[in-house]
Amino acid sequence: MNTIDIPAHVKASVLLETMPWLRMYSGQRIVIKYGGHAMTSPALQESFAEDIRFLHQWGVHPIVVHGGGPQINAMVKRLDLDAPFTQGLRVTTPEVMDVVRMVLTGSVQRELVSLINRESIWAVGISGEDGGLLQARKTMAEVDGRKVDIGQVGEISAVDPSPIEDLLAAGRIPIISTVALNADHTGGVLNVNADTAAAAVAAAVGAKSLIVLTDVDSLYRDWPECKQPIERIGLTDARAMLPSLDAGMRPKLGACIDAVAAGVRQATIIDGRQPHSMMLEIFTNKGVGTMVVTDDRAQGDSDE
Ligand SMILES: Nc1ncnc2c1ncn2[C@@H]1O[C@H](COP(=O)(O)OP(=O)(O)O)[C@@H](O)[C@H]1O
Ligand SMILES: CC(=O)N[C@@H](CCC(=O)OP(=O)(O)O)C(=O)O
Repeated sequence: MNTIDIPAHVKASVLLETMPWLRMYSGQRIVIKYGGHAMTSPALQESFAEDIRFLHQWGVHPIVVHGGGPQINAMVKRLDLDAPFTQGLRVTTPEVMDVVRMVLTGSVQRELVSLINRESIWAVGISGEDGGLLQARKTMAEVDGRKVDIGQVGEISAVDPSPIEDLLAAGRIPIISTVALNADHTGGVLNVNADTAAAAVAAAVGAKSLIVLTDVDSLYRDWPECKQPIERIGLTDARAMLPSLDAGMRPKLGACIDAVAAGVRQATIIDGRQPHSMMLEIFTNKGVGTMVVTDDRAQGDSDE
């Protein structure tokens, strides 16, 4: 870790600023969605792992739900397969499903676990398939008002949080890959959007907060001009914005809305390209990114 030569009183005030936040989050669950585009460099991955260890060390319970879209794309290309997106969802043939499973659970999850465990042994990887954690029903995409079959793609229908509870009770950090069991009990698996899965997990474990790391510094009201970043947005306003968003951001804001509507106190979209953006969001008064909250908290409230 870099130590920068800053005056002692500044260091002390930074440490003191973390106190109310540590009090607020100590003993609480925070679900962190780590998107494929936020895993762009080894240095960023290292700072992500440091933040996760820090949270755990201070008695917060981080639960990581990871994506891996770009990593799946790279493997699909290497294998000379075709897996385009329709309405933000990957068209998933049985062959592509094998690749999704191999990349998410066999590669991205393994790397995250080993990175976090480099200085500790707290992280344990599980797949949505394990212990019935994520169950999904096959879904269709809607194009021009028509339902289109996009293969083995699912929408979360149930979350059984007990595998996560077991790990938390044992002092572990769960690292979850978003491959889901098909709820039709045929033993098959479905590919689910990782943002949506993270929201369902956050709701099921009673998380205090959902943090979604991505590759943009904020949600913008005027995308792609980017002159109007949104710091905080209430559910009604967020729902009204949803249909106008591009495919990448739509599931993210949708996930934040679902999580907050299900009782998660706040859901924040932050820039995973900034080192330690997670720490800044959780432990500083200003925070970073775009926070989705219930309407009554949209103007800010006294405990933050
Ligand atoms: N209103 C908006 N504000 C910010 N970003 C937006 C907006 N609409 C669409 N986007 C796009 O959504 C992208 C994030 O989604 P995505 O690429 O799927 O990320 P990830 O891989 O992290 O899940 C941003 O990089 C940006 O290009
Ligand atoms: C159905 C569907 O589209 N699933 C995604 C799952 C991974 C994901 O969501 O990864 P990011 O968070 O990095 O985008 C996919 O196959 O790419």
